[in-house]
Amino acid sequence: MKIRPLEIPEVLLIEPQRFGDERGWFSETFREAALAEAGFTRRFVQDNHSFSAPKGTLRGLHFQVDPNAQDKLVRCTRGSIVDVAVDIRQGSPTYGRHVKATLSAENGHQLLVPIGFAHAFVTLEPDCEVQYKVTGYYSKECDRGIFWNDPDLGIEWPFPAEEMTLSEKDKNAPLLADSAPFFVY
Ligand SMILES: Cc1cn([C@H]2C[C@H](O)[C@@H](COP(=O)(O)OP(=O)(O)O[C@H]3O[C@@H](C)C(=O)[C@@H](O)[C@H]3O)O2)c(=O)[nH]c1=O
Repeated sequence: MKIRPLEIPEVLLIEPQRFGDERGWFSETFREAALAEAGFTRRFVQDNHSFSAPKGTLRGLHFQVDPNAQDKLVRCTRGSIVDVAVDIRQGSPTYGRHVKATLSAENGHQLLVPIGFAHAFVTLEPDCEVQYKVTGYYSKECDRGIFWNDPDLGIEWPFPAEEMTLSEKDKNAPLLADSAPFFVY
């Protein structure tokens, strides 16, 4: 399992090893000790699984605030996605910046999106499944969003807005600049 920090070093890209043979392959998809060695020691308490039918489904930008803030360990188990993590920690040297990774059933890569980051993904093909572990329980009261196409964030999405499918909640999310600070660095 290869784990490396991305341009915003708190976000980790995990590349699990696959052992192939004539049957197919085997892979460890979560190894606590490997993450601990990379500096991540919080405990995952919930596993999530979503299915998105249309290509260009965008879910995000989402996060939960305390007391139910969440780290997320994200992977795509069917199809492929672009996964995005935005630093929203007030005072962080990388505040407002983001990193991206292509996660697919084929490459098996995972993204560790830590507390203090907003998370979104867009599906690159029809019928994508995304599975992720989180370190805090879901809480409707703690659930927050930032507008996916906030111009201050400058995220380049793979499709134009009219080709994306979003929830009503996500279409109407506030801009980062209009939101009170959620996390302090
Ligand atoms: C996220 C979540 C939702 N739900 C419920 C609430 C709602 O009725 C339904 C759909 O919720 P949402 O529209 O918020 O689902 P979705 O837009 O897929 O939300 C997810 O997006 C990605 C990008 C993330 O990072 C996740 O943390 C989560 O926010 O599922 C739970 O019961 N538990 C959960 O953990």
